[in-house]
Amino acid sequence: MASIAYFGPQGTFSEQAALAANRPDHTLVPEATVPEALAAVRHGHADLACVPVENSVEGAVSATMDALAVDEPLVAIAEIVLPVRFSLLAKPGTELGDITSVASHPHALAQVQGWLAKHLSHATQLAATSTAAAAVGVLDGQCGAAITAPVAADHYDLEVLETGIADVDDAVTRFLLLQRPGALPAPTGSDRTSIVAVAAYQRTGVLAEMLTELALRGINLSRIESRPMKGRLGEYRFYLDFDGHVAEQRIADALAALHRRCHEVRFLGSYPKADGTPTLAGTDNADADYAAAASWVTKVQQGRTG
Ligand SMILES: O=C(O)C(=O)Cc1ccccc1
Repeated sequence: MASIAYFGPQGTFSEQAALAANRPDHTLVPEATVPEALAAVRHGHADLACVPVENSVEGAVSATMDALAVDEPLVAIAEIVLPVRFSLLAKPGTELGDITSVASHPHALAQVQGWLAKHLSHATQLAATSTAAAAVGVLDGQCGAAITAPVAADHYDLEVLETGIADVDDAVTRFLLLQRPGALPAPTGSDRTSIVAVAAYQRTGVLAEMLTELALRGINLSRIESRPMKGRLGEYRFYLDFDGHVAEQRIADALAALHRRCHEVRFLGSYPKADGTPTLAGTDNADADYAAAASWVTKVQQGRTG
């Protein structure tokens, strides 16, 4: 049976996202880390991977960003945006005052700092590989409490001491469903394209050049991130998300231009946007405009300009 490797163990937000991806024909397989979930797909042990990519409070999930830029390419076929609500879990019978350490994924800890300062200021904060791994840590006696997705309480023999403890009530996390390169999802009119680009080192204005290639074609940039290349300082990868599908001419054209200008461009997929908002394409950038312009150039080249 086809499978989805998710950032586990059971009870993570990533598992919730994999369930929300609504692929009942796929079994869900937990992996301990984001790189391991991606490796399962790269090595053919799973068909899809579901991993977090960004959070509206804490920003990029760097483990995912870094792992997508190296090794065998993977492409996103869907994005899932989930509201993130946090619960505090501990062994049955624990009182808030008994807790001397609290563990979670760093993104979760960062989003409950206000609540912790008010209610558990004396507790040591410990980073766990995932929210559900922190719950396992409580069962194993490594920490007194865990901050998890509410659903983790269904998987582990722990008690919910508090719930709804996030500092920002309507925070959301965006997840990607990734596969090995293959057939792309069909364009829907509400699509996003993701790439990673590496520009020439210390070339003046190179980022402005890259963004201009998008702007001139009426392409709406929805996200830009940079991550260090890990070697010399000042060398970065740029992650760009923009409206549109590579099957559309203005997107294909922009990708070709970026490929000319950059050392390396990695395509991370064209997939439907979770919010379903129609692609903004500006004026004069529809496929029909490109086709009309290309046929005029062909005529010019053939000496048929009249
Ligand atoms: O640890 C998890 O449950 C994850 O899936 C990563 C994560 C952590 C915090 C907020 C959203 C996703």
